[in-house]
Amino acid sequence: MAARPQHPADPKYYEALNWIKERVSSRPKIGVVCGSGLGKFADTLEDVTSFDYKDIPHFPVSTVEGHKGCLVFGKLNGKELVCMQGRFHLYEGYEASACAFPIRLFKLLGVEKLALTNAAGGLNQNYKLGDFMLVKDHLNLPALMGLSPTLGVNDLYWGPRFINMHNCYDQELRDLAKKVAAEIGEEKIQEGVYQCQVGPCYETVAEQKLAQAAGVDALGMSTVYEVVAARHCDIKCFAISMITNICNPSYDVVTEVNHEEVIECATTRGDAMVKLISAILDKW
Ligand SMILES: O=P(O)(O)O[C@H]1O[C@H](CO)[C@@H](O)[C@H]1O
Ligand code: HPA
Repeated sequence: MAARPQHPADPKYYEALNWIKERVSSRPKIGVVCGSGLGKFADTLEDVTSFDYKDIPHFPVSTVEGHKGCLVFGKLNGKELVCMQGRFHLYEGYEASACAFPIRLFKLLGVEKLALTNAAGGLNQNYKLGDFMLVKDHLNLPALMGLSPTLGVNDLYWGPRFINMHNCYDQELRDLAKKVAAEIGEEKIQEGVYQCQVGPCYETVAEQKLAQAAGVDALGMSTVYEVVAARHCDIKCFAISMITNICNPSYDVVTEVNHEEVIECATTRGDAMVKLISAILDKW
């Protein structure tokens, strides 16, 4: 196999990296991505330096409600973190590589472990509103349709051409999260499979039935691009979905799903999410 290059081929990455390095001395080993309505975690950090996405060279900008659009460097009980207060989705018009841009920047900054959160619809009919689902695996529909951050010429700086996705949501980090949830008395913990579709349509009944047949527990429009990019460059991943609405894979009852409801649930359970993720990251 060819030797690994010393730098990424695309200069965009170090232009963004150098801009950040000139402004903050922190070099965190932990990265966090906050999903829809779940950005409150970043507000609880100490010794914060925060940048608007729009000011960082080549960084995409957030266009969705509930995604503030700030890159926050801070400390949790003295531990340095870098946190995305808002993420990017294909339905905003971004390519998968743009959705994954910040993750590769995290790698350049020295991030070794990544915690991701998202808002998701509970397809598993045993799930309740406000449950937390530890993601154990994903069904990446965009990738199956040819949309991935790793398409095109492979840059060996990041990783190999072909990417192993077994255990992409790290088993040890999941086991630790279960232990921590029990310790803090958080009982609404599930573990399941997350499906990403491009969106922005919520799923039809037929699409929900297809996902159920495939063993999917929760539905969303994000996270997998970040995880693919992270695994490509050997960052360990851990993800929690908040079940912000319950899917209804039936024609008998007409269900209304909307983003306001998603944000409302994420906000209502926001403190519980902050408590859980803080307790978990404290142990990393
Ligand atoms: O996955 P996050 O970014 O949390 O947001 C979820 O909520 C939005 C739909 O309500 C979609 O963007 C979906 O992906
Ligand atoms: N489907 C897809 N994405 C979502 C949902 C959903 O029901 N809820 C929050 N994001």
